[in-house]
Amino acid sequence: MSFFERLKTEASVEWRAYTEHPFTNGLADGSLPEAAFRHYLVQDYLFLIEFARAYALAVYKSPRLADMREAAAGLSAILDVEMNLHVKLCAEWGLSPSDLEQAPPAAEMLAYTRYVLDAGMRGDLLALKVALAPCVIGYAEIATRLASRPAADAASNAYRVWIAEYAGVPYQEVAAKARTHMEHLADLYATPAREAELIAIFKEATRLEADFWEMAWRTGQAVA
Ligand SMILES: Cc1ncc(CO)c(N)n1
Repeated sequence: MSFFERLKTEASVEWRAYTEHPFTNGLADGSLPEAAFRHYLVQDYLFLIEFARAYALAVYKSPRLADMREAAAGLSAILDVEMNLHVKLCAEWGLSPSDLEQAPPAAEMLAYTRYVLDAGMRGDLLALKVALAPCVIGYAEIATRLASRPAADAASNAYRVWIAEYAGVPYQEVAAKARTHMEHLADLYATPAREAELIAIFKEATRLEADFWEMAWRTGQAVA
């Protein structure tokens, strides 16, 4: 079993709660209340700014030049590609990038990003990549599952652009590379004695991902 498969198996309860959260099913069939999606997307913009910082930390934590290039590519994928989706979708609500940047940060967004940054700050590059894995690799898995649903790309589904972005080849390639790189780091640095620590990091980051959906999901319930 690969390192990533072992992490997922150890965190299977948390992984299911995250990847099969009702919010994701609401995206697939278009039934998610718009208020929930909007709250999510604004907080996700702030999240991505902090994640870009985590990738910058990964540049710093890189033992080798090849690791550094990998982290720099991750940083660029966020700043130059992924955030454009948020800017484009939020413009439809009349929100500018500076409105987004000035939005009040939610506790769940802060909890998750602080956790990842701290795991990376006190740990090595592998610990940081394990903390980032539920995000990068998880979204690729979620979007692939959602895209297989018939309603996912219906013209009536307001969330089809979001699904197509994460299910699309460029994002899937970023996620596949992140996974391969993490496996490589695990071969080099994951000893049996460290496995429990790495599993704990993966579990916690996965739980914080589910909390992120839950935060936005609650907004939708409050309005509905
Ligand atoms: C909360 C969250 N997790 C993962 C991703 C994928 O980059 C994202 N944009 N937001």
